[in-house]
Amino acid sequence: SLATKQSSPPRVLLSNLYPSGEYPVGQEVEYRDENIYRTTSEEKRAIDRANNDFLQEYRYGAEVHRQVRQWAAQNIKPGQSLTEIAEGIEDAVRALTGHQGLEDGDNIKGGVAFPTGVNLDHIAAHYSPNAGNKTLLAKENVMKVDFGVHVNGRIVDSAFTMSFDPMYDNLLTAVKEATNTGIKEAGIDVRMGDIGAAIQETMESYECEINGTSYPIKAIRNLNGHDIQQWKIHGGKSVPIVKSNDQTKMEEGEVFAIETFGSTGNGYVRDDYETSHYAKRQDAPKSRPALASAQKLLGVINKNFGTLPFCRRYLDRLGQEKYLLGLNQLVQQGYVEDYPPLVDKKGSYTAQFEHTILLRPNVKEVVSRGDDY
Ligand SMILES: O=S(=O)(c1cccs1)N(Cc1ccc(F)cc1)Cc1ncn[nH]1
Ligand SMILES: [Mn+2]
Ligand SMILES: [Mn+2]
Repeated sequence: SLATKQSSPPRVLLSNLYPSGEYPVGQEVEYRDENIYRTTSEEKRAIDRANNDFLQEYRYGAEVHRQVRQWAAQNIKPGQSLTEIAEGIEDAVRALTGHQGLEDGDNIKGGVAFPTGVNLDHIAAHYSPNAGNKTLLAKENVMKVDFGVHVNGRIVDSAFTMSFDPMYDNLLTAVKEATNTGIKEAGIDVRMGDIGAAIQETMESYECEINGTSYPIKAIRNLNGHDIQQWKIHGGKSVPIVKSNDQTKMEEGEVFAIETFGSTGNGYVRDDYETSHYAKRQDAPKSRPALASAQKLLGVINKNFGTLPFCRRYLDRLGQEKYLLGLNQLVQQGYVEDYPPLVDKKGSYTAQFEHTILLRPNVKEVVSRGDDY
């Protein structure tokens, strides 16, 4: 198309908006003192230049994320169903990446990276509506929108919190600032425990008053940021958001999702409600599942998602029916991991902000940074 700007809803392929094939660079932040030599090191800059395909794929995905989330933030209103909110985001991501995800294996080239989380109030993460869900967004809700875009398995994982009542503003500000602290502290050779301590200090320096009650804001101690590898939303490293003596270091070339969660509740989450999020396990058995329906379903999962997380709605849209028994078998037999919603206590409010950062050899790039958050 000859479009020079994005439509509403977003449908203009990004490669048409950036004919040069060069996508917007994220926020570049120089490394802190002990690593400042990296900025000018010719060897480090050469390694960085050699990674241009990786960088362009990442920046493409990040621009898709920004365009979709900015449209979503402007168009999501109380009274809409969680299903239409999630599907609106997913349809836009598929359109801008050029992958409608209906023919077998289409999502493998690019598209939705994991299920769109639309997490209300005390639900902190991993809630996406399953078929038949009638929940409507209300003006009292604090909704965390967490969605992912991938290009050739390069995953951009970023999230923001929406609310419609200014009484939640301090909660949202505390978490936005805590995530920015985590982004500032992150760097090559930095210890995870030090990042967690700094995040918690920022988070817990805030308080909020909701419906006449004042709350200290707690960092949710059993939620973490994580490293991201190609096709793998979690490579094995976790970034704590509270004080910890985890001496694990961040390393050159790694990609991290820096995400923090604040809560007016216990500051601790448990599994609850019906599961929507699943993903094939890295260590899935090599042998075929016993049940024929489980075998067939595993084939559909391999072809359409690989190791990318998916949700029940994605199986529905691929025309799969009566798959629940097979899916539960795959979970029980260790082929598929289930990720139930993570919830703090009923009546509490939680907020989240998340960015994906690239620890390039010569500079830290907050690739998903926008002028929204
Ligand atoms: O909680 S996690 O499982 C995790 C945190 C630390 C180590 S593993 N998780 C990874 C994930 C799991 C399933 C998904 F469908 C999508 C992502 C973090 C996350 N959820 C949403 N955005 N980021
Ligand atoms: Mn996320
Ligand atoms: Mn994440």
